[in-house]
Amino acid sequence: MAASFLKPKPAVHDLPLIDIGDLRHGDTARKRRIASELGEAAREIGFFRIHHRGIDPNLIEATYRIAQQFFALPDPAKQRYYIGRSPNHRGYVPFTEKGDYPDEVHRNYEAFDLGLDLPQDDPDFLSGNLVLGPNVWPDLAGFKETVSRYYTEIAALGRLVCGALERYLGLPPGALTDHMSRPISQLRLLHYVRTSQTTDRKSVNMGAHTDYECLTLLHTRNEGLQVMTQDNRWIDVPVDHSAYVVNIGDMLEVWSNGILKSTPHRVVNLNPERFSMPYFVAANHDTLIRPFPRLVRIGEQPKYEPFLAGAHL
Ligand SMILES: O=C(O)CCC(=O)C(=O)O
Ligand SMILES: [Fe+2]
Repeated sequence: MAASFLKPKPAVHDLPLIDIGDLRHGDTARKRRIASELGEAAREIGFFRIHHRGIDPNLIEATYRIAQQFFALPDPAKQRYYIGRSPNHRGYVPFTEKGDYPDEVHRNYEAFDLGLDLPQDDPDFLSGNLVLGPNVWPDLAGFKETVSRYYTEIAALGRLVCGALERYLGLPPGALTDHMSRPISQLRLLHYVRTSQTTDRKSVNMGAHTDYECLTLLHTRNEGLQVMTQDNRWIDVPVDHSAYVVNIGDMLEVWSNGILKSTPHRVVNLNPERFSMPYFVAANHDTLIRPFPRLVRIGEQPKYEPFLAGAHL
């Protein structure tokens, strides 16, 4: 039996940084090479970084700025947009919201969640599919315009990376992305705080978890994100404003029959304030996520039970 300690240990500098610039316009050989780099990183670690050529850094900055303005509002103003009143998980998540993860010793973040912005009279929304439908928009000049623009850009980047992973997995074009026409993908604006009284350096601000969706494209301006290695060590993800941190989520692990790995991560924030913006690339609400038959070896059973993409909402 191969001893697990003989496996190479991913270290900080081992989180690959992949330039996906040619994924849109490069020739086929170049696109194939990038897809293979992304796929190998997704298979071995489940975490990698990409240079986000294509998204205007000013737009990223403007999105942080407007998020910061929102989080700086007095509590009663933010509570007007409380997510608990939204039928489709949109709006403000206060500091007091109960955390899902057991090791969240000092859960001290607030968030604003939004998704595909469909009108009130959208037929799916009207017929009771409450996950679809309109966003909650704060009454804050520039918020809707800026954040909508960012959502559109990041959603396109998500599709691009998914398309490359289709290629890596040897699936026909559209095998994943055709199930993302009205996805339940969410953008989360996150604001962590740490008071000077919090001296416990071990405090975990967002507990260990895997992401539920296909993949996550995260931009952050502050350190704090940690990834678990195969030998159960936490390593820090470096901060690089020109890069997105990408990780595979549970949906894609199942869809790929375990070839791509959904890896645990957590946030230990040591700064007075920390901002990040994960975008969770998901499938459509009604997509049945089950291992693609061509990714199951002949004579073997699929490694996962099927589930509906929208089931956990
Ligand atoms: O804030 C971060 O860096 C990570 C956030 C995260 O993992 C999540 O929201 O699922
Ligand atoms: Fe996460």
